[in-house]
Amino acid sequence: MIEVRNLTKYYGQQLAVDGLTFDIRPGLVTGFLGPNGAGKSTTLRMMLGLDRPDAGSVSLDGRRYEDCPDPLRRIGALLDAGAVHGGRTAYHHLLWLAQTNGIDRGRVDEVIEVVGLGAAASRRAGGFSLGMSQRLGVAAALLGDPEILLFDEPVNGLDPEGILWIRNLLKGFAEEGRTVFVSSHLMSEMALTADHLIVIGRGRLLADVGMAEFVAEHDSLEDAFLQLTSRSVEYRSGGVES
Ligand SMILES: Nc1ncnc2c1ncn2[C@@H]1O[C@H](COP(=O)(O)OP(=O)(O)OP(=O)(O)O)[C@@H](O)[C@H]1O
Repeated sequence: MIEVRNLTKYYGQQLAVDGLTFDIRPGLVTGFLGPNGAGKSTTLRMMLGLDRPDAGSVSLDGRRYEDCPDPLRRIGALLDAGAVHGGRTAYHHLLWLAQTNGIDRGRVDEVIEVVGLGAAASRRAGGFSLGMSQRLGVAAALLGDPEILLFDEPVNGLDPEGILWIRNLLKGFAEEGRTVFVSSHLMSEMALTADHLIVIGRGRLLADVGMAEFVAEHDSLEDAFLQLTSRSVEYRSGGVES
C-alpha cells in the first residue's frame, strides 16, 4: 500500500506537483496517467526519496522510503532503463546491485530467468536494444522481491511484442498481490493494463477511479482523458475517497 498525502513540489517558482493525495492498493495495477509535464516523474521520484517534497509525504507500507532499512526489498522501480553502466554485462550489473544490497547471488540468476535475458546475460548492457534494456531494468526492480513496484513509462519506445510482455508482467505482479504503480501518457495503454486509474494534470489530481467504472462512464476514453486534462476542475469518482 502506498499512501500519498498532500504531496507538493516546486521547481523554483514552478509548481510541478500540487497537493496530491491518493492511495495505491495492493493486488491491482494502478495506472498513473497524465499528459507530458503533468508531474508523473516528479511524483515517482519523491516516492523513491530521489526528490524532496516541499510539503506532504509518501508512505510505503507505513514507512517513508528514507526510513526503510532495506529499500530494495520493499520497493522496486524502473525509472530510466538507460541508467546502467554500459561496459558491464547484464549479469554483473545485477550482481553489483545485489551485492551492495545484501541480496543473494542466486537471486540474480532467478530474475534473469524471469525477464528472459538468459541468453544475453553475459553481454555488455551498452549494446542492448531498448527492449532488452527494459528487461534488464525490470530484473533490477525485482532483485529484492519487493511488494511494491513502480514503473515510469515502461512501454515507451517498445515494439508490440515488448509492450505485450510488459503488460502481462505487470498484471502477473498484481495477481501475486503486489502493489503495482505504472505511469503513462497513453490512455489506450492504461485501458488495457490498469485496474485503477489516477489521472493528474498540471500537478493536480483529476481522477481517482476504477478502470471498469471509467470505461462504463465514457464512450470514448481518449476524449474523456482529453476533456479531463483540459479542465482544471477536480474529478472524483463516486464513492472513491481521495
Ligand atoms: N529538474 C527539474 N527542474 C526544473 N523543472 C522541472 C524539473 N523536473 C521536472 N520539471 C518540470 O516539472 C513539471 C513536471 O515534470 P515531470 O517530468 O514530473 O512530468 P511528467 O508528467 O513525468 O512528464 P513527461 O511525461 O513529459 O515525462 C514540468 O513542467 C517540468 O518541466
